[in-house]
Amino acid sequence: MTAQLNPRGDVAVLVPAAGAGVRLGPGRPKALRLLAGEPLLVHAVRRLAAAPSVHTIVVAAPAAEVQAVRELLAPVAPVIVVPGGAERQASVAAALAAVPAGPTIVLVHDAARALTPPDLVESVAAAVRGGRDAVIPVLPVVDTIKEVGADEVVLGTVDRSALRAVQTPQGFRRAVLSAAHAAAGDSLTDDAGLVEKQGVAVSCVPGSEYAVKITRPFDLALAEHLLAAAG
Ligand SMILES: Nc1ccn([C@@H]2O[C@H](COP(=O)(O)OP(=O)(O)OP(=O)(O)O)[C@@H](O)[C@H]2O)c(=O)n1
Ligand SMILES: C[C@](O)(CO)[C@H](O)COP(=O)(O)O
Repeated sequence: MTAQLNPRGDVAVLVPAAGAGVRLGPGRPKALRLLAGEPLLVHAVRRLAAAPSVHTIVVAAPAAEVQAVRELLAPVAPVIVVPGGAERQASVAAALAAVPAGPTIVLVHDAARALTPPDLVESVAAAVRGGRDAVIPVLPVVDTIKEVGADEVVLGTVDRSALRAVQTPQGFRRAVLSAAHAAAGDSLTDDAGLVEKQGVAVSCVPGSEYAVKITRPFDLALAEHLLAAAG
């Protein structure tokens, strides 16, 4: 059944989904790879549409797959689909440009984090709604982190107590994200980095281990197990 988004919601979610998935191995673009028989993007959009604050979802799809993605998602939720770019940042910028008037909060969420629970969407949105300009979900670093030189020889051990593993959805006041993308230079690996460069405070909320980014084959196998275990 097609989910209905909230016409009184204040959140737009941008879904960068145009990546090739090179680290996942040969095959279709990553967002279209199957997990439990359905594309990763379907899993991601279904969970976004279940978050009550969401008014708009804009998906940045591989340029050659825009119509196929529109047809794929039509039974899932009423989403806007635009062509993504050569880098993740360009895909996000393309999706941002397609957000209609209304939403005052913009979340950016990787399609590759296909099992992200709606509660995390609501937690990030609530933190922005509560007055923060930019919010990122994070997990503590559980491994020892070392700096290594060009020859893989250890240069030193990093104090991991000050480090966090960053996830998505990342949330922003719409004007803050728009200004950061308008001023963007070289591509960065996340949107919070663009906002940091503008001198805007970025704060953290607890992330979710289910928001794991499906990057390598092991991650896909883990996601299959998590879905099977959830029943
Ligand atoms: N040009 C790009 C590159 C990435 N992404 C999206 O950004 C998210 C995070 O990127 P990543 O996990 O690196 O995906 P890929 O770039 O596809 O992976 P790889 O680097 O292994 O090719 C993914 O949902 C991916 O689809 C995108 O929309 N446009
Ligand atoms: C945005 C992100 O998921 C936060 O951890 C990450 O930076 C994406 O990196 P990728 O190399 O594009 O997967």
